[in-house]
Amino acid sequence: MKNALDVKVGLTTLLVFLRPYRRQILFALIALVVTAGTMLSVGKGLQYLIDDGLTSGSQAGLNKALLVFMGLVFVLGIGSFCRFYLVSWIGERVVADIRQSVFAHLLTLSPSFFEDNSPSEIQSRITADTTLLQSVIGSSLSIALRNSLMLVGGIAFLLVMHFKLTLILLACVPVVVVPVIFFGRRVRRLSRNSQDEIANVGQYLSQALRHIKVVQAFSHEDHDVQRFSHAVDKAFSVSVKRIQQRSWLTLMVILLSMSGIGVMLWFGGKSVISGEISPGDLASFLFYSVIVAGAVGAVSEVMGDLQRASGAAERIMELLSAKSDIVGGTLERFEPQAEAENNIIAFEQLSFCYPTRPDHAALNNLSFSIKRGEMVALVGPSGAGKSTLFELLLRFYDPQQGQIRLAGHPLKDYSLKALRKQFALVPQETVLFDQSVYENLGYADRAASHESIQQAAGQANAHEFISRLDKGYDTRLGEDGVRLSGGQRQRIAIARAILKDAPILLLDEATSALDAESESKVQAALDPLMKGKTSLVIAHRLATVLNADRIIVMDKGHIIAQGTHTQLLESCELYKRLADLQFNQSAQ
Ligand SMILES: Nc1ncnc2c1ncn2[C@@H]1O[C@H](COP(=O)(O)OP(=O)(O)OP(=O)(O)O)[C@@H](O)[C@H]1O
Repeated sequence: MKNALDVKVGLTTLLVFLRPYRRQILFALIALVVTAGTMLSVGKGLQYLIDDGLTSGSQAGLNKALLVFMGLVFVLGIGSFCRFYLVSWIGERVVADIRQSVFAHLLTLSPSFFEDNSPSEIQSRITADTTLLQSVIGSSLSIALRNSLMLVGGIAFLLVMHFKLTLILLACVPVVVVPVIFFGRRVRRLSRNSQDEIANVGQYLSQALRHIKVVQAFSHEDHDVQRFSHAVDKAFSVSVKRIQQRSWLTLMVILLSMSGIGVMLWFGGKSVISGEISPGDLASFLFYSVIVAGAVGAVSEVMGDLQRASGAAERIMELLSAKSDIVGGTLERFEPQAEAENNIIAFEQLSFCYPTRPDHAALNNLSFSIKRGEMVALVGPSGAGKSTLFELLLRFYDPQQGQIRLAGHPLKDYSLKALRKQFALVPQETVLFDQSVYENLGYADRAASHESIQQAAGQANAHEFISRLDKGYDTRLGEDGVRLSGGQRQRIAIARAILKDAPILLLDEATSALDAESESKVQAALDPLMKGKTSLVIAHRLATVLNADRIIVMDKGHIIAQGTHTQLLESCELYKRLADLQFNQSAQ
């Protein structure tokens, strides 16, 4: 029952994607029917060739028979060409469409979706499942249809030709086909296993090579070589099993099919000798028998594929129908309400737990507001909930209680694009893409010219080191930006934020990876940038936020104090402790 349901769901998904290509599908079906029909006529042509050409001894008959035969072959060739081209085209096109829509849809889902569903699993789903669908739409489906047609047509021809022989044949078919299917399935299962093993080997290899420095620093080479050999040997032994089954399969196919043909020849030969049928009849009978047996084999082989593909389609459907729990509103413009002129951001009795940790409050009944143009620093021990505030501002998550207002409107009223346009974020971990520096900086503003990108880099004190790279701004930064130091990466992130030119800056430990000299330069660049803008700065190092308009001290999701540095030294024990630790340490 479940299978029937799965197949239905899977096929419905496929139909949605197939619908735009109705015309191509129609032509493919025509080509399919024509080729199946022609293939079936070839048997009749064969009978004609033997009886009218060969056994009757007539040269003219032979010529005519050959002409008919060649005509059929020609139609078969052209039909097969069209069928193959169209069916494969549809397979590739539909899978390309599926990949595009799944990717586009995934990018709209909230981060919490990816906490419940691991990105690497989703990635393998998209690649493996779509590849499976491609092979099914682009071949298995057409094999199933063509062979079903040939099966029905072949049996019909056989029954008309010789009822008794057909019954013998139909009794023989399972004897030949069942063992072949049995071994065929085993071979397929084992080749899947062996692919998995090879994937494991590949994963192992790429991990070791990616982290070569760690491997060598810990002198781990011998151990890794041993583990790799183990993985390779495992892949080998799975392959050997597959080869064994494949060899058995070949033996079975030859033994059983040839014996089957032998039995048919014996019965058929008896009928020819008794004059019951002509030699041409026997030849075409054999031809149809082979077609029927082949069709049974082909259909049963691809049935497994179809079922697997339906599972794959269902999983893709699941991804496509996943709903984001973060839905944007309709407000497209950032319009400060008159009464909210001064409070650009207001956190109102905010309580929040991350979806993966529903029992742990990252923020607890927290309220404060920020004035336009104000620089507010957030300080507090690790895990206090500082970065969480940024995540809520950007609506990666929604609070369970309370709300945040931006220029007087609840965040939920803004469209997600309009909302996120108001913030320029410098995250704790700078994410770089394996693209040029231009592309990495331009991430903040796709329309930015090279000049404005360079200008932003200059302001972030990054121009100098970028110019010294092999190809300057055209240098690719490598996967994860491995070619840059921590401080350099951070300056790229700051340049990005400068380029975005949003009214509110969110700096999460923006200068933490910089040496004292770079830090003062970046700070010098940040200061004029922050002028006239509202900024919310998370800092572990208090020295960087001494000039903030207000410092908010957080601990365990609460605000425990706020004020200026001097006020807090007086009023807040935790702040005083943090300050003592840092300033005394730096004084030493
Ligand atoms: N994605 C997440 N899923 C579950 N829990 C999280 C997640 N991110 C953070 N937390 C938890 O929420 C709490 C607040 O974390 P947050 O990152 O906001 O702290 P923080 O004050 O910014 O700390 P740090 O200064 O170390 O960055 C911590 O207890 C943390 O373990």
